[in-house]
Amino acid sequence: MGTVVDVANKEANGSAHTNKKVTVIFVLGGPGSGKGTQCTNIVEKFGYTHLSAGDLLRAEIKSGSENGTMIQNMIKEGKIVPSEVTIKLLQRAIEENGNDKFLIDGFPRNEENRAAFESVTGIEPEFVLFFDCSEEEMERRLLSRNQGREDDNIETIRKRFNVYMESSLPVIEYYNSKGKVRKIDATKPIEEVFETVKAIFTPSSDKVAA
Ligand SMILES: Nc1ncnc2c1ncn2[C@@H]1O[C@H](COP(=O)(O)OP(=O)(O)O)[C@@H](O)[C@H]1O
Ligand SMILES: Nc1ccn([C@@H]2O[C@H](COP(=O)(O)OP(=O)(O)O)[C@@H](O)[C@H]2O)c(=O)n1
Ligand SMILES: [Mg+2]
Repeated sequence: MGTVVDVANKEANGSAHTNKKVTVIFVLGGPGSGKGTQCTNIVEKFGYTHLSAGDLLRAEIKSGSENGTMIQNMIKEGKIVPSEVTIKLLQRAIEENGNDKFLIDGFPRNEENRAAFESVTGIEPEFVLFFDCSEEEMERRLLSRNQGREDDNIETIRKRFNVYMESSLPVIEYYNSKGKVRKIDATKPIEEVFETVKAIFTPSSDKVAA
């Protein structure tokens, strides 16, 4: 499985391309639903490379990029950064990595993200992991995350929840209508959520009969 894509080769003449066959899984769910936490577990157990759109954007701010101030302002307001910026970061990360299977965490977050990624990269996700969690629980987790993030305050959290409901849920609905969503009850403790995740990643032929 996987999608064969023309990944632009960074050679000087810019014309060479490599056909890199990649498998991509989108990891979606509201802010604080546990996407990053479970991605770390999946990386360890199944050998994927974890690409968090939010982490890539935060690294771009730190690097002093010309887009840094714009990205910082949008994150502070809980808004979604134009897909052009985020896709460039994701594409670069995929190209630079020797691995051929990726968890893309927190992307696509709106219809623009989704459509642009598909047309620019030609990549279709294998499936979409959807961490379904109550807003009450997500709020509790974000307020005690303690990673020093500028957007983990109650005012920005409320804005992020609104953006999630209005812009991100429709993307999950879109993939659901294509039969690609694997929905997980993410309100449970970390270990229990990972049990469900593992069952999704383990081919049925490898599963031991109960
Ligand atoms: N199943 C869970 N139960 C309780 N706390 C969790 C769970 N999953 C993650 N957390 C905690 O909640 C916070 C948000 O998790 P994180 O993985 O960063 O979520 P996301 O990337 O979806 O925003 C972190 O502090 C994390 O340790
Ligand atoms: N595809 C994306 C992902 C994140 N972001 C921005 O980055 C912020 C943090 O995203 P994140 O995925 O790290 O947040 P969590 O869901 O992990 O809490 C979002 O609220 C957006 O402002 C974006 O603009 N576009
Ligand atoms: Mg995260």
